[in-house]
Amino acid sequence: MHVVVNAAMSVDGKLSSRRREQIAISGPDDFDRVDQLRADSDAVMVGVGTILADDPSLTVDDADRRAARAERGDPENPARVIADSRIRTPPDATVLDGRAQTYLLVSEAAPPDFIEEMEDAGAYVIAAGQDRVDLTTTLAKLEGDGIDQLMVEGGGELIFGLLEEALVDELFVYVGPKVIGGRDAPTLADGDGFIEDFPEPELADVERVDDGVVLHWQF
Ligand SMILES: NC(=O)C1=CN([C@@H]2O[C@H](COP(=O)(O)OP(=O)(O)OC[C@H]3O[C@@H](n4cnc5c(N)ncnc54)[C@H](O)[C@@H]3O)[C@@H](O)[C@H]2O)C=CC1
Ligand SMILES: Nc1nc(O)c(N)c(N[C@@H]2O[C@H](COP(=O)(O)O)[C@@H](O)[C@H]2O)n1
Repeated sequence: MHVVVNAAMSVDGKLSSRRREQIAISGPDDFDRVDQLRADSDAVMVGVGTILADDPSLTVDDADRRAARAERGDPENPARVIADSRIRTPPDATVLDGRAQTYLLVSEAAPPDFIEEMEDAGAYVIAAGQDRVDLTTTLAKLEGDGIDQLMVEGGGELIFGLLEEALVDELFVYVGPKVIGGRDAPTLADGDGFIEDFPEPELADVERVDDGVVLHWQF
């Protein structure tokens, strides 16, 4: 599986404010670039923190891109993948609206009634890991289901979890013209943080987009 992380951050490295509400950091050209990345992916993944904060659709906006996917025999939209260790996905989340297949990755501590509720809401549930989703195992299961190209949109907890397990192949970061600040505002990689063996990606490209810049890193 090839894993591509994409996120937009402020000048000071924040994905959102301390209120964890969705903030438009990208401009129109960057949102279009993100839409193309989605269209090129078999699945788009976020953590449940992003579901609760943003209630995203994770679908492809552009009708021509959806048509091109259908023409090559793919579903119009990539599948959606939610990592949810502590069982917080609301059954009325937009990702459960039936517009694309939705996988819910949970830990083995997920109660059977929650799994049943999510399956009734249309999700395909994969459980691995004691108290926290085992990302290596669950991504391998997704690959077994035909997901070769996985795009991850955030947030910072999930991105750190993937980096910790050395699962990231490429990282696109849009740095937009805003300063957000705040010690409790989410950053690109949160979690416990590294204290040694820091991942050191190579800079593959830098492109000016809207009033900011896209950094392309390879691991
Ligand atoms: N600017 C941008 O490009 C984006 C911004 N955001 C922002 O990020 C914030 C949400 O981010 P976070 O609170 O960090 O939540 P998150 O979206 O990273 O989700 C964290 C959750 O993922 C689940 N998870 C399961 N297994 C995990 C593992 N092994 N490692 C890590 N997490 C695992 C856990 O239940 C954990 O609580 C919101 O404010 C949202 O607006 C989110 C996506 C993109
Ligand atoms: N690329 C990007 N730029 C920003 O400025 C953002 N705020 C985000 N946020 C993420 O975009 C997704 C929105 O999804 P839908 O358009 O509702 O499908 C979601 O993952 C946000 O957290 N991204």
